[in-house]
Formats: sequence, structure tokens, C-alpha cells
Amino acid sequence: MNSISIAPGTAWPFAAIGAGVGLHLGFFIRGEHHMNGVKYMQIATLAFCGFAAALTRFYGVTLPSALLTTSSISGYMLLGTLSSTLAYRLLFHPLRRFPGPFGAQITSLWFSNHVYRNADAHKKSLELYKKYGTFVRVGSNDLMIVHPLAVPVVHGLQSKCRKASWYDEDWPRASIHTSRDHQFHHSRRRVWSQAFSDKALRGYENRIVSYNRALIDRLYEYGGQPVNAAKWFNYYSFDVMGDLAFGRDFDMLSSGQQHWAVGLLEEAMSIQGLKLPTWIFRMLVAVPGLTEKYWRFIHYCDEQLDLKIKGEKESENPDLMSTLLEDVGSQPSKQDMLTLRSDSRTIIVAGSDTTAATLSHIFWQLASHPEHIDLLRKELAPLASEDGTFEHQKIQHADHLNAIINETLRLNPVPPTAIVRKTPPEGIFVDGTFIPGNMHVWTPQYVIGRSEIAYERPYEFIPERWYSKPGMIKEKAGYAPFSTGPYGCIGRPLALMQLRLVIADCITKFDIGYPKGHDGSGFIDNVKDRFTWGLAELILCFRPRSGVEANESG
Ligand code: HEM
Repeated sequence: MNSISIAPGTAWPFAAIGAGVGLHLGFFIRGEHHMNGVKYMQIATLAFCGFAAALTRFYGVTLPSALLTTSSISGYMLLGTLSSTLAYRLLFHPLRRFPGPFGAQITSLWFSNHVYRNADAHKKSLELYKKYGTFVRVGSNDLMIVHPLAVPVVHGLQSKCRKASWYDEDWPRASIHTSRDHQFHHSRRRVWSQAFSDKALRGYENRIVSYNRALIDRLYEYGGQPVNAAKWFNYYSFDVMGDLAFGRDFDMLSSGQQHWAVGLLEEAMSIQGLKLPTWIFRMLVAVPGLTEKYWRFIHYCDEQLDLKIKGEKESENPDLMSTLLEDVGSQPSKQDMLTLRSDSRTIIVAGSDTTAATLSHIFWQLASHPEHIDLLRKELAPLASEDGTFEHQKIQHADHLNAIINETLRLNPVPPTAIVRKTPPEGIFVDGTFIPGNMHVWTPQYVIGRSEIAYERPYEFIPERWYSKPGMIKEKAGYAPFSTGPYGCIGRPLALMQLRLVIADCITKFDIGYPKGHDGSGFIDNVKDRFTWGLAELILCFRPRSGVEANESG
């Protein structure tokens, strides 16, 4: 019988370690691998079984001994790959000269490990900035840059940075938001931009106004008693976007209940709070049952879109999806359908969570700084129509109103931290510092908004810095809560219209403040960074103002 030995003194362990090192240096160190986690596991399992089978077949080794031998060889190979990875990341990696926590230099899981319990990546990022400065290596391949001038370099129109691997989490579903193919994105962007023309926006205004009325009515029903405002802003935003995407809302404002599909989405989004590397996320998504809720929400959106295409949810007013549907004609191809489905979900996810979170933070700021409610009333009263309602066209240039929105988004931006880009192969320069190519970089708005380099008295809520005190903004380039450049928020005009109209309506109809025993800290201390904000309870009183009726016109 042939025998095979991996006992000390034989060459096997060294050969296996060498192969492991070779695998790292010749293969893993190059290109992107985040899409292949499952495939690599399959190949490794196949190789393991094949090698063990070959040992029994050609060397006459018993099965237990073959399995033991194969495990040992695999172990040595793994040791080689891991040692090589470790040495490379610590000693030779292009980001090695940037400061950062030791663990983060070794693995991107360091960051996940520090934020997964409380989903507080925004607080952790601020803490890291305070400790390490402008450039912080937050993962083996990841650099956080807290410099206002980094924003145009990384995100601006001329930027050569592209969307990073994070956007592949849903692949092969690729929407305008998640597509990494620059050409494809560009062509989707052209189609989408028709849905946000001035004319289209005017068409949406009536729809939005009717949801504003419904929101105001619901708040009136509390008669000034404490209410979880974040919940109602959430219902409002999802209803508006459901209507604009599918021609039908989620019925949350009228029922006062969260729609089950929205509930699923909220739960599914919590996985984003873990800030996992993409390859792990994709492997989790591939495990049957583990991300079931996420897929059920996606299927719900698919069904709503199918119904709309069949004309079963025909709406009289223009909506966003109608514009996207017009582009594909009456016989959409399979690829068209995949894109439309991804886009329909993008409308809900990108348009609802963001608006709800921004409204909640705005009203948290207003309740905490009631003097600004008075200033807003002074500014807006002359702009109201005779029946006390507001037209967007008349309030869109109101200085203080816009300043309240800007200042809130400076301090409480959504997404607060990681909008990740990949640097071009030749690298980039940020204020004279070279960032090597093919690295992941992010410029957290939450932290830049608190940076002394960009703002005077950065921690204070001073809306006037956006119009009458411009000297308080030291470097405007860093302010991009809607992002900027080719991937900047295409829904910005719609979002601003909603925000302006809801603020104007609410401060006109209600006195807004905290009930006894509340100061807003329960909200701001508990919001979660899960790409967008996971909202906490925001307990406010909306006391109807004397002499102002709910929906006087309606
Ligand atoms: C206050 C509300 C909003 C804020 C703060 C906001 C912010 C942002 C930001 C920062 C991005 C860039 C994200 C990234 O690069 O990964 C973005 C992208 C996007 N937003 Fe918004 N957004 C808001 C509302 C909306 C609304 C109402 C819509 C309407 C559907 C919308 C649709 C989109 C889309 C489609 C993208 C992807 C654009 C692209 O990649 O070309 N957003 N938004």
C-alpha cells in the first residue's frame, strides 16, 4: 500500500503554506472578489473532496486518514494565505501610512465589530476623527476622509471615483442607485431626470399637498397630546412615495398602522447597521431564510409594479413610475423589467426613509430651538394664500425656511456616514495628500458637518449661516447632504418641495414643543445609522394654534 506522510520534517507543510501565500499574492491581492464568496466556498469544498478522494484512490490511503491529511494541508494553506494577508496589510499595503486603529488595518470587520451593537457608525466615525485626524484607515482597504475639499474630489462632477463594491449587494438587480456600470447609470439617469423636470414636479405638488393635509389631520386628532412624530413622518413619506412609485399609497396615514411590507423593509434595513463587508453581506443574503424579510419586501414591490404595468392601478395624476414606464414602451424586455423593478424599490427606499428622517430631525431641531419657529412664521405668513395654504413656488426661496433645512442636514445628514467610492487606478489628491488607486474612500457628512475646518461653531444650530452670516461657513465645498456630481440625489427637488410644504403647514397650524419630561434626547441619542437613519421615538406635542383651523381650504 502506498503511504503519504505530512509528518514534521516532510516538505508537505511548507509546500502547502507556500501555495497559500501564492494564492494570496497571485490571486486574492488583485481585482475584486466580493461577488465570489459563495463560489470560492464551493470551489474550496470541491477541491477538498477531490483531494481526499484522490488520496484514497491513487495512494490507497484510508478515508479517515485521507480526510485528516487533506484537513492538515488545507490548514497549512489557510495559514499561508492568512499570514501573507496579514503581513501585506500591515507592512506593504498602499494605505499603511495612514493612521487608524490597529485592528482596522488587519480587517474591515474591525469597524463592524465596533458598531454592530448600537448601529452607531456616525458616533464611531466622529470619535475616530477626533482621535486620528483628517485621514483615518477604517478598514484594510478603507479610508475615511474628513476634509471638506475631499467631497468634490471624491463625489464631484469631475471626479474619477466610482461607486464601490457596496453597491453590488443586490446584484444582478441594479437600479439607478446601485448600478456600478457608469454607462448604464448615465442612461438611466437621463430617463429619470425627465421625472424630475419642473413641469413634472408641479404635477406632483397636488398629490403631495393632499398627503400633507392627511398628515395635518392626523396630528390634529391628538389635540395637543404627546405623539410620536417620527412615526407619522414615516407614514407620510412612505405613503407619498408608494403613490409616486406605484400609483397607490401604503394606506398608513389613513389606517394609522404600519403597512406590513414597510415593516419588513425597516427590519431588513437593520442589517445595514452592521456595516459588513460586501462579500459577507452577499453570503448572508445567499443563505436561505436568513434574509427572508428583505426578499419579501422586494417581491411586494415587484408585484405592485406588475399591477401598475397591467393597468390595474392606473392613476389619473402623473407619477414617477409612469415616466420610467413610458421609456420602455408597451413590451418591456426581461432586462427592462429587472431594471424597472429595481428602480421601483429605489423610489421607495431612497425617497421615503430619507424624507422621514429629515423631517424628524428638522422638528427635533425646531422643538429644541423654538425661536426659529417664530422666525419661520414671520417669514412665511406673508407668503400664504388667502385660505392659509402654501404654494411651493411662493415659498421655495424663503431664506430662513431653506436655512432650517440646510442646517438640519448639516448636523443630521442622511445617509450620515458611508457613501463609499472607489478611487481610480491612478489615485486622487485631497488637499495635497495622495490617496492610492483602487481604495475605498468615504467622506462622512455627519463628521464633516462637525468639523472646525468647514464651519464656525460647528456643533451649534445656527441656520443664519446659510444666508445672513455666510462667514460662519469656512469651506462650502464640504456640504453635500444630497451628495453631488454624477451620482448626486436626483430626487432633491422633490424632497425639498415636500420638506418646505410640510414645515410651512405644520408651524402655521401648530405650536410645537416637547411634553413635560421630554427634551428630545430620547430621539437623538437612539437614532441608528443603517445607511439611512433608523428612527427612534420623537415625542412632541402639536398644539392647534388658536384661530387656525385644520385644512381651512379643504
Ligand atoms: C431629504 C431627503 C433626501 C436626502 C437627504 C437624499 C440624499 C441622497 C444622497 C446622499 C444620495 C447619494 C447616495 C449614494 O450615492 O449612495 C441620494 C441618491 C439618490 N436619491 Fe436621494 N435623498 C433624499 C430624497 C430623495 C427622494 C424624495 C427621492 C425620490 C425618489 C430620491 C431619489 C434618489 C435616487 C434615485 C438616488 C440615486 C441617484 C444616482 O445614483 O444617480 N432621494 N439621495
